[in-house]
Amino acid sequence: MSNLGFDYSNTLNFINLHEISYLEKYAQMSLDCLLNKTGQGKDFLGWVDLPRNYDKNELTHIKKAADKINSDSDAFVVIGIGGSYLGARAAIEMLSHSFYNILPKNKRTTPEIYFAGNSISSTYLKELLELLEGKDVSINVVSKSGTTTEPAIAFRVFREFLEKKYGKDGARSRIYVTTDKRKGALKKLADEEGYESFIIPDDVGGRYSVLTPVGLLPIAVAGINIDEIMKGSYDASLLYKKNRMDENISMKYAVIRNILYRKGKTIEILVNYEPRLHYFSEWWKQLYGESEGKDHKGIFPASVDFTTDLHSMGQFIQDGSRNIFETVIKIEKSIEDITIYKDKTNLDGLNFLEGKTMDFINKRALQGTILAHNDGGVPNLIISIPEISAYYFGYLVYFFEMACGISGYLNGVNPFDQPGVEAYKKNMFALLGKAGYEEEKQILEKRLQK
Ligand SMILES: O=P(O)(O)OC[C@H]1O[C@H](O)[C@H](O)[C@@H](O)[C@@H]1O
Repeated sequence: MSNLGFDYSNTLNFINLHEISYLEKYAQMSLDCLLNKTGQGKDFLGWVDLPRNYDKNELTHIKKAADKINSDSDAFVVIGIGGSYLGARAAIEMLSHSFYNILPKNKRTTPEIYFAGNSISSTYLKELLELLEGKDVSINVVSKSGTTTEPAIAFRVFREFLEKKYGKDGARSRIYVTTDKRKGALKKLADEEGYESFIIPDDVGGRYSVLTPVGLLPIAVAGINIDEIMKGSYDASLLYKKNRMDENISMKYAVIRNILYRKGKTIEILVNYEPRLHYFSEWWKQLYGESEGKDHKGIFPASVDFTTDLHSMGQFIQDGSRNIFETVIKIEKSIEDITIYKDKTNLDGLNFLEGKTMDFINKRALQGTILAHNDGGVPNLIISIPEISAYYFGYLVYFFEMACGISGYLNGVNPFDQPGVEAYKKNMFALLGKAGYEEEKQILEKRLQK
């Protein structure tokens, strides 16, 4: 199968070819640290070999659970936040019908899928519960640490909802837990209540966990072929362990974005031209943001959906502060297409598009935008996949994960920790009066009174 394309020609008016080759040996060292587990964060490199070494029994377990959920549920709620939800959502939105949840029954054989526990909005949760009235529901609570507040709150609410509806035993058969093998409040709860559980490997951090049960169970429930996803990631893993930059585009992508960063391009915008890629960008933002943004450095990862956002953010990208570069995900062939017909009156003036397909027009928009943004001082990278499929989802995931690890090492950070995330949690717990935070509470309350 043909694989990913990488076109960096629209960066060459900003960087020199020798800059790329100067960084090759540092990128090779970074790759080596990932493959041989010798760099910072080396205890969280389980994702590197995952496509080759994943637990086959766990995959069978996932498929079995997905079959059961399909047979007894109208709706499936995935409770998780950050890396415990974005990968699943990215895959489901990218690979399913755009209107999946509201398709009529004869067009969809799998349950409606909703996400909860990714905010602390009571309105969102209340309205979701309202929507689920009268439906048969199963839930999957996902948390590696098993202690994250947002999903823990949502799980408490959903447990009550299910237990009221089905009784304690009935609810038990509809609750699926994905968490750590040993530790965390969720693990304890799952063991005590006897919930069906899936394990997140110790050495795979949240944002690198989409190819574990974290992502794979919800994705399988949506009817997506998870073997194909693993196959795509497997093929990518063979390619992106290659040590030469001319054979390894994930290494090249990492190098070029680092060169651009060092020239003041501190914001990378991931661009798509298909609405179903919106959550893929959200997944990518967590991957890169949490991996690279530390020690007061890093590229800020942003995203836009084009052409939608050309009508809102386009002005800034074309003409605002010149600290941006774009990485465009191009889909060579769209899933569906529509041909523009000739209209006798031509009142809308669109007859010049007669006989052209919408995908063709979309591609022209892509090309025109890249050139315009380039003229405006925005370097552009293009990553292309032949089509949207489970295989290429797995492929892209691995491509970006590998590039992220290399890129983090190139910039001298540990791409596998996220110490900065704790600051808000500490403050929130203190303000809520959690035991052990008494002193912080006093300090913060005083600051709030000012
Ligand atoms: O899976 P969990 O332990 O609940 O974590 C969910 C998310 O929350 C955190 O605060 C981390 O910053 C993320 O990296 C993580 O993906």
